[in-house]
Amino acid sequence: MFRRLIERMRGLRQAAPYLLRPANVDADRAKISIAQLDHHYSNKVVALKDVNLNVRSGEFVCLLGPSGCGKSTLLYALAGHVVPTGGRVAIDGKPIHGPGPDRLLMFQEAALFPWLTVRGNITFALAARGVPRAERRERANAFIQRVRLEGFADTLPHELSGGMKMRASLARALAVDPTVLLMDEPFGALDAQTRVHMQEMLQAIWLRSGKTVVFVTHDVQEALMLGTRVVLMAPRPGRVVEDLEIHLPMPRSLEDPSLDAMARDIRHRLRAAEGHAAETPPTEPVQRRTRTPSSLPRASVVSSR
Ligand SMILES: Nc1ncnc2c1ncn2[C@@H]1O[C@H](COP(=O)(O)OP(=O)(O)OP(=O)(O)O)[C@@H](O)[C@H]1O
Repeated sequence: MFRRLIERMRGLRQAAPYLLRPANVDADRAKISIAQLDHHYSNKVVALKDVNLNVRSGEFVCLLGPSGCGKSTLLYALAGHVVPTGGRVAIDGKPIHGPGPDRLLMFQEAALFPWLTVRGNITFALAARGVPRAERRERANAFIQRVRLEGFADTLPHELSGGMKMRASLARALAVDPTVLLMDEPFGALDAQTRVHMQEMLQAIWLRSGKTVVFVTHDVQEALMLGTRVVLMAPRPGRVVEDLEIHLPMPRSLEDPSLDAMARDIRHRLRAAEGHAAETPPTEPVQRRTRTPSSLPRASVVSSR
């Protein structure tokens, strides 16, 4: 009896159902609306099947799932770099027909121009977006400060650490001011400690900026640390299996025990979606891996002009 009570309490902690609730966003009010999206690659792989997803303005949505479940394909369809074989993707009600200045895609590689300083990389991107020369330097400085790279504005990329390069890349992305930021495992190549710093910084910046962010990750903790929502995906065919709102106050901390409980719950749901539902929720961490998108330009910030 006593043992059963303990097991039940443990189960409740693991499920943390009150912190994860199904999302329900009306397409009419969505910043991003994705309806009945399908994508088949030429090799007949069904990367996406009947994906429906609505994202409100200012949300931070994490796409989470195992390798091959179509996370990147979905992100690239939003960026306009993949033309889906079926369905609709719209931003502010307007269908996407290709890349546009309202969206910006970031990858795992910082992809700074090596011959330009941190500030030079940012002012170059601003010039490409048509920002008047007189404004560029000031705007670059403001974002350099926001990512705490003061003192490195005149430094070349090869003199920066991996985390600093990513901060410079983030400053460049924010400086051009897209309304939607699309991030494909941007911190996947960083060491664990730098990764946590980057997550904390991104969260602080996002809380101030109110940008709409769609963020791809394999890492359950990362999704729960950053997201207002987590969209669980499964492969073969790539599809959305659950769309959950995360009801945890921000700023969040990885030390928060509720985050651990939610992570166990999410891993269990992902396994169940793949048809490997275990008796007890799994506890092993999701493996990281280095990503190099081969089918896309090797740039961290792809200007969508
Ligand atoms: N250019 C391509 N041509 C053919 N098949 C592709 C192409 N890009 C992706 N695929 C296939 O489509 C499926 C979805 O790939 P996608 O990269 O979107 O998944 P993912 O969830 O982002 O995976 P990962 O986390 O490993 O990057 C996979 O089976 C993949 O092999």
